[in-house]
Amino acid sequence: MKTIDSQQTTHGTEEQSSQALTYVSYLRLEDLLRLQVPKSPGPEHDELLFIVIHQVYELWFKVLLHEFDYLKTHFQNKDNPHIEHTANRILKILKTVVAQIDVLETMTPLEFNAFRGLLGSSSGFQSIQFREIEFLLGHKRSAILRHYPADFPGRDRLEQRFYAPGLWDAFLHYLHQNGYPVPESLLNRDVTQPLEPSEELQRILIDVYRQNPSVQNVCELLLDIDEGLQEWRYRHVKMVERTIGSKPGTGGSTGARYLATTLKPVFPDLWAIRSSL
Ligand code: HEM
Ligand SMILES: N[C@@H](CC(=O)c1ccccc1NC=O)C(=O)O
Repeated sequence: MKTIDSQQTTHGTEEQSSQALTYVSYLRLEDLLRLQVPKSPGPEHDELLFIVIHQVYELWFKVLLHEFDYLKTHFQNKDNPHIEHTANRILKILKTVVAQIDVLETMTPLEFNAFRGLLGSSSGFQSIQFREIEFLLGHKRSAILRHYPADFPGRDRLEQRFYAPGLWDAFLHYLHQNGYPVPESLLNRDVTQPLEPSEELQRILIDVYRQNPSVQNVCELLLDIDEGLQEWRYRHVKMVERTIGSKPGTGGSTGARYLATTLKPVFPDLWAIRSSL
């Protein structure tokens, strides 16, 4: 079976052209710049920005998943320098994707309404890669899988993510490998279940923070990642409020009201210990 990575990335080895490699051919720019196809006749001025922003997001999501998978292997190898290096890169990307919201927020409600009706029932809710990131971070919900019919493009990747251990599972094994008495029930947990806070683990983490600066640093980077995702969710819901107010979403949800319920941390234990430090 192909790995997640090889499904997503086409390797160009089959293209042994006699032409010299150029900027345009290496980056496949002719393909890339053909992919922005507005629905609005005219077309409406802001639809190009709307399409490009989302395409850029999906490209960053692809890189994030690639880096998160790398981070998991660094945890398996107990490789602190590389854990820090990759986590820092992920954090810079998260900052970048949060900052991009500023650009889309220059679109006024009327500018969006000029083509919103043409979006039908399509919605960011359907982003497979965003759900993959959520699953990788332990935010597992089998109900999400049921939103996608069996033949939905990328559903197989999402399903693989659902059944695979996530970043937190890799971290628990890393703690165990570093000599911490992580309970068997956590090491062998059913990885298809959402992460639940654990008081036993919190006691271990408190010990880490008091005694082990290098593992503490790793925990702080995981907390930064959690905070980064929450920042994106917060900025997204504010963008939604200012653009469509309290209207229902195209994806069938209550819109901003639904999104406000998603502003939760992914690694609750790392937040819970703060009051005991
Ligand atoms: C004018 C800009 C935007 C508006 C008004 C908007 C609106 C919404 C709404 C109302 C939802 C709830 C689902 C629904 O019923 O449709 C949603 C979900 C979502 N949107 Fe957007 N969105 C915007 C831009 C973006 C951008 C730039 C992205 C980047 C990929 C994005 C990604 C998502 C994702 C991932 C969800 C699912 C969130 C979850 O279920 O936790 N949205 N959006
Ligand atoms: N859900 C948005 C529409 C929207 O923003 C959207 C539509 C298609 C593809 C991506 C989108 N971005 C985020 O949801 C709305 O209700 O207006």
